[in-house]
Amino acid sequence: MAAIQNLLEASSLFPIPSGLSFSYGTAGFRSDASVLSSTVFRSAVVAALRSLATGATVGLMITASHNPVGDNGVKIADPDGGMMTQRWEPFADRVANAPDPHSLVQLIVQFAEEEDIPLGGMKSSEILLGRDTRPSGEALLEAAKKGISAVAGVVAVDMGILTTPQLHWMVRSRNKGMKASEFDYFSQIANSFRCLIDLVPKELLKNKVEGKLIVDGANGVGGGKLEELKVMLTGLEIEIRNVGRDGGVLNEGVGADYVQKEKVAPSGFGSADVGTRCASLDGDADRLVYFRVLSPSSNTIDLVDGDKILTLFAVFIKKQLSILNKKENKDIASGLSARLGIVQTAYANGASTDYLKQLGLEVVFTPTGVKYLHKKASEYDIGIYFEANGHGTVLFSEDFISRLEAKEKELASSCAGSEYHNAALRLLAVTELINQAVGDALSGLLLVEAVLQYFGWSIQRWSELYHDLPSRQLKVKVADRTAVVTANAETQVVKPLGLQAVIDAETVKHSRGRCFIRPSGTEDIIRVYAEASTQEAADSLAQSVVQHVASVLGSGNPQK
Ligand SMILES: CC(=O)N[C@H]1[C@@H](OP(=O)(O)O)O[C@H](CO)[C@@H](O)[C@@H]1O
Ligand SMILES: [Mg+2]
Repeated sequence: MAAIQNLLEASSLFPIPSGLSFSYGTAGFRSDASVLSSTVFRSAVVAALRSLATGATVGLMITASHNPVGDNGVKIADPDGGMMTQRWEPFADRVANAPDPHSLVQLIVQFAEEEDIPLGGMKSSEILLGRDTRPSGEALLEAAKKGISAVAGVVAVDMGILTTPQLHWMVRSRNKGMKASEFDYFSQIANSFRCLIDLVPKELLKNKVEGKLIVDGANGVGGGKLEELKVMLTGLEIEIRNVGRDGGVLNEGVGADYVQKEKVAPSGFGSADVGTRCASLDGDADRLVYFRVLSPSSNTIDLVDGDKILTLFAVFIKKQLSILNKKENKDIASGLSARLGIVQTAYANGASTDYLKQLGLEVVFTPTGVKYLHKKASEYDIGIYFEANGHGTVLFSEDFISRLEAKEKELASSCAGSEYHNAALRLLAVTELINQAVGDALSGLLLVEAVLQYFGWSIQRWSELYHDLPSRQLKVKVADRTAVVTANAETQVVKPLGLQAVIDAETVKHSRGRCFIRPSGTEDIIRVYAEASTQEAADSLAQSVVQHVASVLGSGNPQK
């Protein structure tokens, strides 16, 4: 059959490097860019099969996010704009590791039969391709195009250099039959931002948030995209640094991952910025953290991380819901019920969880990895999820959006311009602004800015919502990280037996102590996280658990 012959011939142009094995982890395949062309070619074949299987547009993004510039990676976006279904991950692994074209094609034919995927070109579909600014991206994109054209009936649409969330947004929009170009993306978020700014209560305008925002673009794709978006924005002054020109290297001493892990200002920020509201994007602009430089003589910062962004969004949304549901609201027959859920991982600072619970919010935990958080958040009318490292978004159920739209119409006719009507309009604007497919640093940044203006809060006021408990995160190299098995959203060690009891015994020695370990999904290490009422106690708790882990699982030196 011609389709099989095509696949065989095309895949023989991309032999797999010997001695390496690839795994579709939390963030797709990632590796040194020089060994990735077969993986990208084959991932494109998987994406093509996925689009034939679903009869919908699928996305393929070439990026290695916050990893060094010499790395690259590839991940697939499902028709709803989220990550590729976990059910297909083992197949993607087998495809990436098939030793030769014949076994690859055999694997594909068998899978296509099992999943009832038509291979002969009877059906047609499209894949949207995107890549970040990595120099290796161009050649890898060509490999992806070859992979797509090797599958009959599927066409590649090259969307150019994009942030990861832009590509996910486009896939989602395309499948909903909505406009899906980059201009549409920028227009939608710029318009909904303007709408939120126009709805800032007049009496609060006197508290106008002072000064500009300075953004660190990680020398990646996000800085340039923000420059394009900036010209469409009103009501916000932004200065963008580390846009990748002037010799800056992607993710080197810059970016959200660096700022959050090292808790220092990125390169290009210094004494002149003390006190100013600053934000940092990661290399593909799906993570966002804020910070404030504390002193002219050092690069220490007050870090405003994903937990605090989540908290800010939660406080704002809760406020709008409570306005809509005010008892004395005579203008409407009934309020607007909403199940609001907050989703965190065990890495969320305990002070954030306490604060959110004190507000009466429902907080649930999932394992690390946005695919878990996203899924959980989608079970609510409004689900807000964030990893401490700054990846997260706010999801609205279709049912809630249609009830909200109906409520807005009702209020527009009974009491247009009232606080109730404005609260409904604000929530509607948030559903348009915040990316419904994945965490998105650009749309997240605009929502943070709109909410700060709404409350009239400086970054310092925001940061003081609660005080983070001191924490310490360490890594331990062990012989086999899969020896650690966890339960309860990774907070309890089930295997090796007895290790949890040792961790508990260490933890109770410290006031407000909390500690857990888990195998990393992206590195060959065990991560140890500890929290306590003082930095010394958090450090000492983490250190002692590292020692126990090393002695139980084989030696290794703690690494920061
Ligand atoms: C502690 C930490 O930050 N872990 C990160 C990291 O996963 P690990 O499984 O911990 O290596 O990379 C993931 C993908 O980017 C991200 O989702 C996650 O939050
Ligand atoms: Mg990223």
